[in-house]
Amino acid sequence: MMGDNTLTDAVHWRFREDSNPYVRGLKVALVQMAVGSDKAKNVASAVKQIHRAKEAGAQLVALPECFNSPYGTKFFDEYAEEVPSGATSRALSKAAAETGVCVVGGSVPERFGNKLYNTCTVWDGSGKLLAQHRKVHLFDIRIPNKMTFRESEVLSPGDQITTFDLAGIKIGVCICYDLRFYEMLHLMAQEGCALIICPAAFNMTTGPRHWELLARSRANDLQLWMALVSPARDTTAAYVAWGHSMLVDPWGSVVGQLKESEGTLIHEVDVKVVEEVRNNIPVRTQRRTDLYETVKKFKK
Ligand SMILES: O=C(O)CCC(=O)C(=O)O
Repeated sequence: MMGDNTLTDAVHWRFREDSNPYVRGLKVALVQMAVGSDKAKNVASAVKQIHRAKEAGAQLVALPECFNSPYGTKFFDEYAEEVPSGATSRALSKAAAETGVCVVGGSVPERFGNKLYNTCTVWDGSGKLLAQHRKVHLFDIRIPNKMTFRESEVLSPGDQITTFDLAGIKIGVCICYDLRFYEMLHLMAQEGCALIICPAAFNMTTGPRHWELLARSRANDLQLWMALVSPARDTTAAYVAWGHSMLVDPWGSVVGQLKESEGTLIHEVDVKVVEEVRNNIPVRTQRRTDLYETVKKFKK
């Protein structure tokens, strides 16, 4: 029974069985949808998938990064909307209220004053905005002859770390390149997150090299569930997404993974496994911060 457990790290880990209707788990749906240039069509497709996931029993539905717009700096201004008054926000709120599921709305280009952000909105089952994450680490890379991208040419970075509570389960949100920044996700784990959801769109250069590696590394290091949600691959698009949406458990094992085409991965996230792994391998209480925090202790 959950109440009588052997938590080693109760300060950081606050799973509350009394307030949790899911008891052990949460059925999540990761929607790997095709994204094209027609915004209304993209949003309608996302809404349809939310309803289908609900019919399949999902309690939380997550969409990919940039699901209402093609991914690319030249598109963001044209597709941007205000949150929560824009048409995409309103459609997600309505879908969440109609289905009663929590919707993690991938990301959309958000207009705020004269700035643009890459933003994930999270809606509870009554359609209320639960959280809003603006991508903190902008995707600026240059791999000669392979992949150059500079989000910072048009986007501004967010300055908040985002977590939300769903029926006693704390969930973190990061967007794509954010995943590479261990420190931010580490803070989410310290805050008590059992699951981190990452709407993302890796590409054909970094996808095969780092997608699974990063998902499994974060899950293993932080001992929590990692859910990565990509758009489906479209080889005719200016930016070709890797796909392979996946769910990784706190052991670092991939428990479900899509290929590159459209599909939805539905799987139970058993929060008890977080506690089990943290009790079995208690690295969280064994860290030698006394040593790490003093650079002077390096041997010459
Ligand atoms: O980190 C990567 O390799 C891909 C990141 C990305 O595509 C993004 O941040 O949108």
